[in-house]
Amino acid sequence: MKVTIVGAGNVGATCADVISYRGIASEVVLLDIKEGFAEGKALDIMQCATNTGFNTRVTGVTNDYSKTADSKVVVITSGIPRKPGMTREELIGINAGIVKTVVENVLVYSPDAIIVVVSNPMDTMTYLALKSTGLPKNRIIGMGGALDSSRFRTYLSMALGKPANDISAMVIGGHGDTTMIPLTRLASYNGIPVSQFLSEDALEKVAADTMVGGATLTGLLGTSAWYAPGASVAYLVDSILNDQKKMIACSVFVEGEYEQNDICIGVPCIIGKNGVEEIVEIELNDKEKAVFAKSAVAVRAMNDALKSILA
Ligand SMILES: NC(=O)c1ccc[n+]([C@@H]2O[C@H](COP(=O)([O-])OP(=O)(O)OC[C@H]3O[C@@H](n4cnc5c(N)ncnc54)[C@H](O)[C@@H]3O)[C@@H](O)[C@H]2O)c1
Ligand SMILES: O=C(O)C[C@H](O)C(=O)O
Repeated sequence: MKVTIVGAGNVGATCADVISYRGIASEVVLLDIKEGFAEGKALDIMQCATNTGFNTRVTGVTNDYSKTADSKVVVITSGIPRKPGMTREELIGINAGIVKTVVENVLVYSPDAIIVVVSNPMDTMTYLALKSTGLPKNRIIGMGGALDSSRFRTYLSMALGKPANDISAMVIGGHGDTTMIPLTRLASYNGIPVSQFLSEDALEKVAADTMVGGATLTGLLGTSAWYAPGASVAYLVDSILNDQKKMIACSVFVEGEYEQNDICIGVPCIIGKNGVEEIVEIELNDKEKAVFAKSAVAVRAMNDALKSILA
């Protein structure tokens, strides 16, 4: 099955790399506006095939959407990343125009595609993609929660001194430094609540580190992260293409779920061949409900900035 990734930069190319070496798709097309850039990234990835043993065909194109025709999934990573000291929200001015144009172009050649939005501010860009195209809500998925949850599990594993794959934990809410919600109460080490092993202070530190996980990496790298983001997108694409029905926190359009309406925000979703197949409503306690409501207010406020673009 064919996957297109728009934006062959750090995240897009990493995602193509993971999708190919894990054999998730039979074909990956990378598209970028920078002349020759996607072609170069695709060729470099293809030259790994004999060493890592994959058979996925990876090609690159410069802004030629006809080559993306009939993609089952299209991932949008085009746009600028933040620099140290910036918030994701500050990217809206440039990225909104890019995302809107890209989604329109993609749908000309792949009218049935499931769209995975990565560009930041991701919840706002997901809402923009949904509202500007009128696509059914199951086909527009924002990737953020998969990444934030993997960071949460990593920080928990470091605090516990145990492998991350033995830890189950999820982050919901907005994909922002102050809007994401690590669900500490529900996190477990092989089914045992992590609160049995870690103090309240230690758990608070893990949650705080998770929330600024992207900012920490941006400070260290000078631009935002790409290995875990690319791998998180590939994980999501795998669940769609191979109909795995994994539960993944994704930014999706809510209509009453978690007492919210008319925003895209991170909630646990069952992801399969139809995209978002179900939103899972977990029972939050009063404190978690209040934090979710606050996160939703911030996410909704960002959507207001789109009004002129959507008009
Ligand atoms: N949702 C998440 O969890 C998450 C994680 C990491 C990064 N991001 C976001 O993803 C985006 C990309 O990050 P990156 O590190 O890969 O940046 P990058 O600068 O390395 O790559 C972006 C690429 O997009 C291309 N591009 C720009 N406009 C385009 C257009 N109109 N059509 C096609 N391609 C175009 C650029 O030429 C560039 O190659 C940023 O907005 C970043 O904030 C989101
Ligand atoms: O932090 C960023 O700006 C990029 C991305 O959203 C991330 O969480 O890594």
